[in-house]
Parts: sequence; C-alpha cells; structure tokens
Amino acid sequence: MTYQILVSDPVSAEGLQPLLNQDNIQVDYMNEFTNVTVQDVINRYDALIVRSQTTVTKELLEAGTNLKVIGRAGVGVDNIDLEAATEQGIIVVNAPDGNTISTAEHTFAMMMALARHIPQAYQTLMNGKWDRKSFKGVELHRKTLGIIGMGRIGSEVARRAKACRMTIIAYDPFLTEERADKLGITKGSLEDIYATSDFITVHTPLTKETKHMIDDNAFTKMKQGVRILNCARGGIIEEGALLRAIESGIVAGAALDVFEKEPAMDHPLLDRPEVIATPHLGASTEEAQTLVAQDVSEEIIAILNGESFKNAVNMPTISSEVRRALQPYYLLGEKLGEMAIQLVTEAPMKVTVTYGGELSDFDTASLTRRIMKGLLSYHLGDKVNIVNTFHMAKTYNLTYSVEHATSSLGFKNLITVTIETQQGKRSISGTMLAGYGPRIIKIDDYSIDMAPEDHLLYIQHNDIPGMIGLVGTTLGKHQVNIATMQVGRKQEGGEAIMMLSIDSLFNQDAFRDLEQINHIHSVKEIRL
Ligand SMILES: NC(=O)c1ccc[n+]([C@@H]2O[C@H](COP(=O)([O-])OP(=O)(O)OC[C@H]3O[C@@H](n4cnc5c(N)ncnc54)[C@H](O)[C@@H]3O)[C@@H](O)[C@H]2O)c1
Ligand SMILES: O=C(O)CC[C@@H](O)C(=O)O
Repeated sequence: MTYQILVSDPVSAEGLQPLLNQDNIQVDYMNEFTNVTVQDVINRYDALIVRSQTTVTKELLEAGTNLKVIGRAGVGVDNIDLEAATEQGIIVVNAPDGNTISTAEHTFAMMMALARHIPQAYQTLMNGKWDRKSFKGVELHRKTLGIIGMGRIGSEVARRAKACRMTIIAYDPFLTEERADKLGITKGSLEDIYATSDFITVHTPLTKETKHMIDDNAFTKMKQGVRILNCARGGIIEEGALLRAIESGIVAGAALDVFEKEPAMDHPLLDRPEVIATPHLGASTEEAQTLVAQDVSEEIIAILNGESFKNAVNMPTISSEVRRALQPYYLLGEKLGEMAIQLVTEAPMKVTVTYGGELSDFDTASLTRRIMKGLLSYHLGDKVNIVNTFHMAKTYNLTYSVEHATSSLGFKNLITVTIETQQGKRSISGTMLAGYGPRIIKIDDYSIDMAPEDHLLYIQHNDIPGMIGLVGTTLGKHQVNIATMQVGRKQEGGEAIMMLSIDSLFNQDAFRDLEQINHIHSVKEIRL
C-alpha cells in the first residue's frame, strides 16, 4: 500500500528526507497545485503536514476522508481543530523540541534589540540620519527578568539570561522550588513578576486561561518603564491593553514576534516607535526547520506503519518504558474487547476493565484504549480507532472504569473485561503466557484455556454425558473441522460451557442443528 502525504506549508526539504526515502510513501506539495485549495484535494491524502499558515478546520478534516494523521512541523497546534481531529480519529503529532533553541535565541535577540533600540537606530541611519541622542538604551545586567511559562523555551531563555547576570523570577503552574533552585532562579507568582520585573517575557501556549492573561489590570501592577516580549503566541498579551500601557508610559518598549491576527498588517502597535517586531520568525532557522520536519516525518512514518510514536497531541503521551512494557498486551487487549462485546446481546451500558498481576503497577491508559477500540469497533467498524475510542464511547452513552486488582488468579498478569447490560454482567479474562502468547482463561465463571483464534464457537449447555460427541458429530456433518475444544463447568451435572476453535467459517445450517441439540441453551459464534 502506498500512502499519500500532502505538505501544505513551506517545510524544510532536508527535514522531509525520511519520508522521501520510504518506498510506500508519496509526497505532494500544495505549492505545486494551481487554482485549488487544500480542502479541494485533501480527500486523496493519508497525512497532512502543516506549519502555522494552514488552518486545519473541522470542515477541512471532514473533507479529509482518508486522513489518518496531521503533522505539525513545530510546537503550537492552535491552527488545528484538535477536538474535531479527535472526534474523527485523526492523530495530531507535533515536533515540540526541534525549534526550542531557535525560539529562545530569537527571544534573546529581541530582548537585546529592545534594550538598545537597534531596529529603530538602524532605520534612522538607513534614512540618512546620524542620531546618537534618541537611542540611549539600558543594560540587561542586574535587571530582573520575569518569565511566564517555564517550559522548554522559557527555560532556555532563563539559561541565557543567567549568562547576562540577570535576576530571574518565573511563574509556571508546574515549576517546583527544586527545579527553580537548579536553574538558579526564583519561583514567584504573576503578581511578584509584575511588581518586580524590568523585562517580562511570555512562553506559554495560547489556551483559554492564557488568552489575554496580560490585560489592562495586569499592566497597572507592573513597574513603570517595564519592557515586554511575546515570542510565544499572539493573544497572550491583549494587544489593545498593550497599546494603552505604551501610551500611558507604563511600558517603555515591546518586542513582538507574534500577533493575535497574522499576518499583522496595518497594526496600530506597529505604528508605535516603542514597538519592535518580527513576522513570526522565532522558529525560522535552518536548524529548527530541518529538525521539526525530520521529527514529524519520523512520527508520520511510525503511525502509518502501525508502530509506536511519541508526540501525539490529542492522545496522552506515555513514557518509552511504559510503552515497551505494555506493547505485548495490546493485541490481547483488543481481542478481549472484541470477544466481550460478542458475549452480550443487549446494548452495553458500562465496561469495567480490571488489571491484575504485574499490569496493576503500570499506567494502563493506552491498553484500555486498545480494549475499548476492540469492543466498539466490532459494531461500529473502522470509524473507531485508538484516538477517538473514548469519545465514541461517550457518544454511545457507554461509561467505562478501570480497576487495578491485587488478585490475578495465580497468573503473572491478568486483564478482565466486564460488560454490563440490562440483562446483567458478562466477563472475559485473558493473560499473556510466557512461551504461549495471548490466552483466554475465563469466561464468566468458567475457567478455560484458549488462544483468541479467528473463529470460535461458544456453547452453553447442561453437563450431561455425550454432549462433546454430539457437538463433534454435528459439526462434522457440516464439514466444520474442530481445531481445539475446551469445556468448563461449575459443578458436575450443572451448567457448562464449550469453547471451540474451528478451521472455517461457521455456516447457518450447522448453527441451526447445534441449537436443536437437547440440553444446549445457546450457540454463539465469536469472530475475531
Ligand atoms: N515564535 C515562534 O516561532 C515559536 C516557536 C516555537 C514555539 N512557540 C510558542 O512558544 C510557546 C512555548 O513553547 P514551549 O515549546 O516552551 O512549550 P512548553 O509546553 O514546553 O512550555 C509551555 C509552558 O507554559 C506553562 N503554562 C501553561 N499555562 C500557563 C499559565 N497560565 N501561566 C504560566 N505558565 C503556563 C506550561 O506549564 C509549560 O511549562 C508556545 O506558545 C509555542 O507555540 C513560538
Ligand atoms: O512554523 C513556524 O515557523 C512557527 C512555529 C512556531 O510558532 C511553533 O509553535 O512551533
């Protein structure tokens, strides 16, 4: 199978090399098309690679009926409708590390340019004026820098500011005292930053919480003559409030790489001599562009080839240690989900997944996704995948819960899937047996030992002599070959079950004949 990939924004050709080297991948570039939009052609593609120019809307995603993955060559995914992508089961991956250094360096370049009026002085000189009076600047040395958002970029900015002997105070909900100590900075609140900083720089994502976090009220708490920088996302600083703070003299200078609306043309802030600006250039270096394109290319290859990947934005990330430990259980989990749903005839209301043995020590969320995917996709088909499975469960009013049990029935690991319907509960348990692979070891209260094979027959009957023979003869009459058979019972002469794996698809005549055998209560074919 050949996968089609569309690159809709300018992305480093060198960075795309991993994709171009794949035999089963064909890459197209939007700038090679004329008179068409991404929306017009997206249905041909399995993956889309964007930077920040392409806005990936719900409508675009809906038009992309074959889309499996969106790769963002960069960090911010605010140009992608993540909720819609999740609903449609499209994985969104980004490249969070590749442009960190470039953006931190750009922020630093902006801070120095701001402190020394370099762009304004350059412009004056280019206009033929030798003006040495208007551009008296300030040193960074011994000034206080307030950093809001101490993630990758904020931390790199802090390291550089330390080298310039600045005092650094930072706020981030995830910043611990220990980490602040290690970086040689002070952990403070927003109020502390506003009250003490000579320079303030923001490095948060744009979220509901951070949108306009620096507003009129925040500016009134800042030191007179503060200088402010935004190389993160337009909208973290409210632009109208910034303009007012410049006009009132609270803000002596602002350096902006990003704007609420980009491209920012005829912007009132750009008319102010106190403002220096770049057109969203933080990540625009050869190194960063190669790295981010390489990172998303590798992620896309892994996803299309069904291998594990690490930077999904609309799925929780798991450590490589957990991924390695759980990988062998993914197939078992999916099969258990598929089998569990086939045990019930009423609409499922609640699913409980219980992990026992060594599995109870892990964060099993990624395994639960596989189980729920197996369970839901049996009836809902391909539209369910590991990205949208929890969303789909919610859509169908199916609740799920996860329990970690101490008992594992003597097995090293155990997964039990219990489905509740109006008729009661049905459950199925499985384990990974060293040397044997996945095994089904219990259905409801009956112990069995079967591999989750393609064609299974589950028969409920009374435990009376001759049942095994009758079932064997009936299937033989219909040319259905039994590969393995397991029987289970609660007590002698009571209710019993038979689980058979058969070599071929079961036929309706065989089904009817089996059901007519005295003392057989139900016959169920399980397809995996
Ligand atoms: N200008 C550019 O070209 C460019 C390039 C790369 C990244 N960016 C942007 O820079 C920003 C930071 O990127 P990063 O890679 O450092 O991200 P990151 O995820 O590593 O760090 C973001 C930090 O912000 C913190 N945060 C979230 N909400 C906060 C709040 N209300 N107050 C304080 N801190 C908060 C988070 O805890 C996290 O530590 C993002 O907006 C990203 O899109 C811009
Ligand atoms: O693609 C770009 O140049 C912008 C990148 C930057 O804003 C990001 O969030 O990674």
